[in-house]
Amino acid sequence: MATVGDVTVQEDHWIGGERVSSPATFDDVSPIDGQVIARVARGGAKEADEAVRAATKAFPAWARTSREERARLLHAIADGVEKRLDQLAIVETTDNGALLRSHLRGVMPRVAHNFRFFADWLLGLGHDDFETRGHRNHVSWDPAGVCALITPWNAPLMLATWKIAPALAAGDTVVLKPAEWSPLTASLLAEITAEAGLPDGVFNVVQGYGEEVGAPLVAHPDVRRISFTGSVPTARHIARAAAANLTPLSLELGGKSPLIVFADADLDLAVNLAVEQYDNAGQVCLAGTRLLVEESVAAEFTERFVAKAATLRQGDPRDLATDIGPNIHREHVERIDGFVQRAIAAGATPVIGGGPNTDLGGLYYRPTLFTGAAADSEIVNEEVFGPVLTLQTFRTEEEAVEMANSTRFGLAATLATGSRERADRVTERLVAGTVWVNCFFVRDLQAPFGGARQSGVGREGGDWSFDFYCDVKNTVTAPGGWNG
Ligand SMILES: NC(=O)C1=CN([C@@H]2O[C@H](COP(=O)(O)OP(=O)(O)OC[C@H]3O[C@@H](n4cnc5c(N)ncnc54)[C@H](O)[C@@H]3O)[C@@H](O)[C@H]2O)C=CC1
Ligand SMILES: O=C(O)/C=C/C=C(\O)C(=O)O
Repeated sequence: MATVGDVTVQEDHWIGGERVSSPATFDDVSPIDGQVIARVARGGAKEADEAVRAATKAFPAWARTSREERARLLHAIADGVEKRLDQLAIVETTDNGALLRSHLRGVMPRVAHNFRFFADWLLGLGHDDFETRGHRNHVSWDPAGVCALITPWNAPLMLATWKIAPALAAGDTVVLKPAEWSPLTASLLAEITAEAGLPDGVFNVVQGYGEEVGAPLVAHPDVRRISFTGSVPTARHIARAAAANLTPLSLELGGKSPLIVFADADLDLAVNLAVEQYDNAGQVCLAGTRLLVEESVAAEFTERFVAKAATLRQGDPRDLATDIGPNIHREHVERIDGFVQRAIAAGATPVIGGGPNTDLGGLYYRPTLFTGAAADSEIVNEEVFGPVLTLQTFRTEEEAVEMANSTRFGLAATLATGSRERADRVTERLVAGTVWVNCFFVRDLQAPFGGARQSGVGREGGDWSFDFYCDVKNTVTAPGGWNG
């Protein structure tokens, strides 16, 4: 048992409604000060199998539970999240270093909303009925079975509940494997589900390293769905495991999204949108990390951007006045710095930043903006997942679209323009799962969320989630032939 702030967090797995330990543990380190905050059970194939068995056992009864009862339980979980919002917020901040301010005001309320949204969506889920030559077609959404959910560290509970809530609403049972760098709120959620009255085995959590417990989980033959958010290399491992059993999978991966600023844009708005890309210390898959700015306004834009970025306060994420906290882990900071130093060596210029903020300790990376990076350079094409942006210029709309679509990713794109016609023309040609015009990060769970190209496979949100987590069935009934 660990104590984080004044919150008690269980470090064991949660399997079949019970705490289960493992012979080994791993150290969970806070990025705020490098202190070990928990010694977490380190699962492997045995724990993955136990959790899938527990979820398999719980499935038939949960699948038969009425929609109304499932929705009621999801709302009860949301109530529990809201009741423990402060605890969840401080534990998440201590564990992954993201801002307490954001967790209190935005992220944890969204966690509760995720459960409420999918509970209500379930109740509104139609039964599609239509006729074919007098025969009745009836489309229904049947629960699929056990879902293996593998989640990342950048928004641990928020991203996990995008998967957990629709899976439970659909009548599936769940085994969650949270990221080893930030596992603690998953453990708190397990308690909340039990307090809400969720039957044993419907929701399970196994902890540990991806290769040790995640890999056997996704390879398990009794898993009926795999949903993963994380990196492209891990997605390849998971897709290979899924292929062996032909398990349907949903992949939400990284991005290298463009933020395109046309000369006709409101430049103050464009600068604000650009500086927002440093949110969560740049650890957001949707971040528009490539600033593509029309040449005629590039100097003015850069000047205003630098002035605005200078106002950002970097420091302890528990301080509500902080704008940028630490990055998740020493290894990750080294990875970010590797990208930055290679970019400098390749001839790019850091207009701001360019290294760790040594005044604060090694895990705080200075917000960085590069100019002069070559179009085919690593820094322009690979996801850094840190507070590192590049600025490139373009002369024509055609060139802007070509640059925007030039990477192997296609998660999101943001446009700043004063012309509605231009917005329509450009949007139509962008390869991206989400396009924001003169705004950023406006999100609605009923909208499809996901990426094109190597940014993902499938979509989450609204009906897309139910289509994924259900076996959609069509029943065709002849008009006659009844006895009596
Ligand atoms: N939301 C996003 O799009 C995210 C993107 N990333 C990208 O990935 C990079 C590296 O971050 P990592 O933490 O290493 O991401 P990762 O993809 O390795 O980890 C994500 C999850 O996958 C699990 N995992 C790892 N190997 C596995 C395997 N063989 N089978 C099953 N599960 C496995 C991990 O334990 C974790 O829970 C980041 O720098 C960023 O570029 C990382 C996290 C989130
Ligand atoms: O908050 C959202 O709506 C989306 C968040 C997605 C990420 O932060 C991610 O996967 O990196």
